[in-house]
Amino acid sequence: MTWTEADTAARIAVPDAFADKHRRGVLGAITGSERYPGAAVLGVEAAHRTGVGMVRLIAPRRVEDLVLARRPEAVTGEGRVEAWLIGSGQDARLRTATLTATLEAALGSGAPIVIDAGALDLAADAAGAAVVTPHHGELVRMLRQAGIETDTEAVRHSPGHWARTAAEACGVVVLLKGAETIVAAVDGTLIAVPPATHWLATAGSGDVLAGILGALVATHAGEVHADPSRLAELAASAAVVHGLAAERASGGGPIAALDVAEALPATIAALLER
Ligand SMILES: NC(=O)C1=CN([C@@H]2O[C@H](COP(=O)(O)OP(=O)(O)OC[C@H]3O[C@@H](n4cnc5c(N)ncnc54)[C@H](OP(=O)(O)O)[C@@H]3O)[C@@H](O)[C@H]2O)[C@@H](O)CC1
Ligand SMILES: Nc1ncnc2c1ncn2[C@@H]1O[C@H](COP(=O)(O)OP(=O)(O)O)[C@@H](O)[C@H]1O
Repeated sequence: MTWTEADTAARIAVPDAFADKHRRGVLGAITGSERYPGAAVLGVEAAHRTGVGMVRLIAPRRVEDLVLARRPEAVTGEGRVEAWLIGSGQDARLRTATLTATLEAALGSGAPIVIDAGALDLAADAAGAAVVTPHHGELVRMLRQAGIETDTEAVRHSPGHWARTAAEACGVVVLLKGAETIVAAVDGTLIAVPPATHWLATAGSGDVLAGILGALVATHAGEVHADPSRLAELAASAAVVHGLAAERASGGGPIAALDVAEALPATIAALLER
């Protein structure tokens, strides 16, 4: 099955007269680190521009400061959230005990969770519906952790096979990034995403994708609780929105990741107008 723009437009939660920032969905983001603060900036920016009630950031002070300088709309510290985004801009090898405890609390909360980059090794601890967003190298690491040997060359050759293998082995939705992006549901169903511009192969564009997906999950958290299989559809929708925003930002030329995030509102408006 190939996910379409019409499928994607149907997964955008449009606020109505009864909407308020809490009812629309609050995304908790545990992202960024002293080493990679920019990833948190990119993800929080993308989540706001995809449309979400609020983003709560839990991060080191330097990360908070940089995120707030770009997006004063973000709130910091603990509080109620409907969904989580964790791991972007983190390195599992440098993880402190405090960060591990914070991540484990989010994973154990039962709220739907998007697991990226430096938290992928914790995916098995998710108590609720979970979607992981590895690139090829990260997928190889996840599979290895599950006792399955492969390499990036094999993943590049058969992304669908290896995404499905990881989804079934780890019990999570897998959004496998790369020149070809593919989503594998927990039951092994594959959803193909139309190819995006290759200008997306630039640092931080995956952090933007994670923020888009975080916003879509936070604004559909009730539906995901009722039917966890919806998570794969939201993952495919996030990848379509990401690809369309990249196309709009690029216009055939180079893009930086933040350009993709900035193109999100017009991209979503165009999708909804269809
Ligand atoms: N501005 C910021 O703050 C930014 C922060 N960022 C943050 O940086 C952290 C580290 O993330 P990372 O992806 O750079 O490094 P890592 O996970 O160690 O993997 C790298 C190794 O994997 C392999 N590899 C295979 N396929 C691959 C593929 N398709 N794409 C990429 N790699 C592929 C390849 O090895 P090779 O196969 O070539 O031997 C490569 O050497 C993470 O937290 C992220 O969020 C970034 O988002 C950038 C902007
Ligand atoms: N050649 C390519 N063509 C199109 N999209 C690509 C290509 N290479 C990477 N991408 C996309 O760019 C993003 C890169 O994400 P990721 O590898 O996590 O980078 P980063 O960690 O720097 O954010 C993903 O959405 C991926 O699908």
